[in-house]
Amino acid sequence: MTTNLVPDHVPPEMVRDFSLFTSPGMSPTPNGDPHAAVACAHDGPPIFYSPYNTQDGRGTWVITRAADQRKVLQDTETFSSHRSIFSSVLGETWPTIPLELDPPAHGVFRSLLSPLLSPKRVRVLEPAVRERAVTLIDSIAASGTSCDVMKEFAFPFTVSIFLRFLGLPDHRLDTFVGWAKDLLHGDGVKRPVAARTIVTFIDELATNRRKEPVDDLMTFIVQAQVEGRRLTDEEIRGIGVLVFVAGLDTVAAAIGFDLAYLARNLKDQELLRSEPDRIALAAEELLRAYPPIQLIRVATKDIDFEGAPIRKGDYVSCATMIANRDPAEFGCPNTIDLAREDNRHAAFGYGPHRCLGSHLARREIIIGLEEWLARIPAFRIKKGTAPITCGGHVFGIENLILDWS
Ligand code: HEM
Repeated sequence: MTTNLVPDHVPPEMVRDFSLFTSPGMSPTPNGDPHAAVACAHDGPPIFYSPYNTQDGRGTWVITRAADQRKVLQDTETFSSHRSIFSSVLGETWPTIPLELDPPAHGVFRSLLSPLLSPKRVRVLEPAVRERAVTLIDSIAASGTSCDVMKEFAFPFTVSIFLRFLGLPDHRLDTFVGWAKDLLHGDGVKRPVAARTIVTFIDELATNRRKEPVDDLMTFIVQAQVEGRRLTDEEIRGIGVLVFVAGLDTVAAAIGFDLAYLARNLKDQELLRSEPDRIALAAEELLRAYPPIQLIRVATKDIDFEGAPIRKGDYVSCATMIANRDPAEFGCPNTIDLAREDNRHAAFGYGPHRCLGSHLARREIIIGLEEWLARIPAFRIKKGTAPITCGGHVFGIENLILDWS
């Protein structure tokens, strides 16, 4: 059991030795399966208290049932999103936008941004997404019969789509991949340095676009108006940073876990290769099985929630990886069935903050799988190597060396 202090109002019988950061299988683990490991949350009570369950080492209530999570995520008056996860790395408190705003401000910014990520807009972006996937995979196929998917495909792919979205050329790709890696996986020294570099970059880009507008996201943001006024520098930064962080690790992790699954399940791999029409449905099941994010809310008032005495200021965790293994929601939740229908999974969250990038994310994942399966013959995990997985705030896969010799 961790030694973190449990608040006095938490009944000792509601405390469980469970953490997305420190439970078995959560630290970097060769051939790990952190999603299967956290499914054990369903062996106990539906709500419990974990004394250590955030990046900065705080305790949270853990809501295990999908239906209860939906109640929390819908009730933004009682459960706030204001947390400053990114800026706190820099010792600051500005929110990423719209993620860390509550209504009514949240709705104002969400309405501003949602047309940029609408299905229609994603259809316009799609040829560029596919071209990027094809270029990367063709180059991998031409250079041998093995590669590290995370390094050579998943990260460059997602970062280059972010660049395209911001209207930046691909020649800065390696620099951005480096920043992203340091930010997401760096130590206590590298993370703040990367965070500061990204903030400075976003601030400078905003200044440039104000001076010389072009047809891209940042120009749109600096010219936009909310409630009859221009956005402040802090709001522009909050949006720019979120778009960078939101679509990066999440899509890369999804592609990594999906290809790792297919490398270990050759029948499913062959089925999707020979019948690519199945990929869209399969991608939903893989999003259910391998969702990357834990959502955290902060209680704004005391409330007794389904038997849990939640007090003002308590953190409440709605982990999508736990909701997606809820036996009350999914038949045989620990079985991966690529033909599963009616898949109401929680990977993109729920309620007012439901992922704005879900259309883009889905298309990136599906296009990534389609082009990979069309260009790379039967692949497995390379002998003598082991993908390293990790739990935490965003579940991830550090390396995935595939072989098709
Ligand atoms: C597989 C990939 C992805 C997953 C699993 C994912 C998941 C999520 C989840 C669970 C939330 C809700 C967070 C909360 O309620 O606290 C969210 C919010 C958000 N996501 Fe994604 N996301 C993905 C990719 C993307 C991409 C590619 C973008 C866009 C470039 C994006 C943009 C956003 C934005 C802007 C929000 C904030 C929405 C709001 O607060 O109203 N996401 N995402």
